[in-house]
Amino acid sequence: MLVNDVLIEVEGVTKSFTLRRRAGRFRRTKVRVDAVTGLDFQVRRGEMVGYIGPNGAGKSTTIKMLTGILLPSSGRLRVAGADPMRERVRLAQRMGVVFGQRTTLWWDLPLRDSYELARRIYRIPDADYRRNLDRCVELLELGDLLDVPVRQLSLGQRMRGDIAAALLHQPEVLYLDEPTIGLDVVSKRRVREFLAQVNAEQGTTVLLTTHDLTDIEQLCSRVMVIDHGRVVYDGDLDGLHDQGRSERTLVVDLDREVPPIELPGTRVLRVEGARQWLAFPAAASAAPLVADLAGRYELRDLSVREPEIEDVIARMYAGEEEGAAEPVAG
Ligand SMILES: Nc1ncnc2c1ncn2[C@@H]1O[C@H](COP(=O)(O)OP(=O)(O)OP(=O)(O)O)[C@@H](O)[C@H]1O
Repeated sequence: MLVNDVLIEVEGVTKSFTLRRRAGRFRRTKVRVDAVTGLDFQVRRGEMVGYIGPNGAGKSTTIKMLTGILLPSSGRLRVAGADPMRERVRLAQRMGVVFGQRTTLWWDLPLRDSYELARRIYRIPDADYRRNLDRCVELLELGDLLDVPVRQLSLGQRMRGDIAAALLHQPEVLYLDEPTIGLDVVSKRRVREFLAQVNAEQGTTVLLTTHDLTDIEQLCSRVMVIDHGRVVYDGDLDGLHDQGRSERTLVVDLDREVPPIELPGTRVLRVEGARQWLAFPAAASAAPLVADLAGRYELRDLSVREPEIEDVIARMYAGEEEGAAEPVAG
């Protein structure tokens, strides 16, 4: 790997918060929360990396440190060779951030005004601004929304508006914290397709935190799992599924009730009237199973559900413990 190929470097980073808790009527005690306990990773230019973990694992804290909002307690962070806290203004030009739970748009103003403000803050040259805005408007279907006050937008529309706002200055790196949270299926698809296109065409590096494994499956060739403030897995999604022996679920709606379906490579989890839930190894392809089912039954509907991130991680640990208990050969 070329040295200058690395865009994000995180070495031995920790972050603790001190909270004051009531202890009795008048007394307060200090409690230390270790949000990040020793993070080490690198992200290369142009990579699209999923950053997942259970609630409270330290994902948002990592993004806040990478964007210069929070100072690490110890360790070393570099983005494009710069310290995010010390060189915050310079780095702001090179990065975009979307916090799915919060908007950076002006609530009472039309979307267009927030973009105009971004143009001035980032001093985006006119031609670049027009080109980038046109592109976002087209791909994110924002045309009819530009003159609507942000407070009147649906969650999906607002999120698309936020993503566009983060990209108008054409950042090299984009941090996305739960960009598909609460969105309907259509909005999720639109957001994912757009992000994939931005990454492919402009080589934008993306660090994506999400609770939705479909985001990872469709966008990221690499996934890092963080738990209790440290990276516990770094590899591809199939590897994670393998390690966790996780399962996806086929939800099958038939035209009538039938006995539990016997299909090699699957096991029936539940039967409810004409609907059946079949688990199969997450790393396996659903296509042959669907073809087999379609050949044998009259299907009304069919969908594939990804496992919950929490389950995958729990199984990953269970797998490790089993592995550790196995006798060592030789
Ligand atoms: N400002 C803060 N003050 C005190 N504790 C904090 C603060 N921010 C985060 N924490 C704590 O640090 C830990 C990690 O939080 P963080 O928000 O980074 O997790 P997360 O992985 O993003 O979780 P979630 O998926 O729920 O958003 C949690 O225990 C959280 O309560």
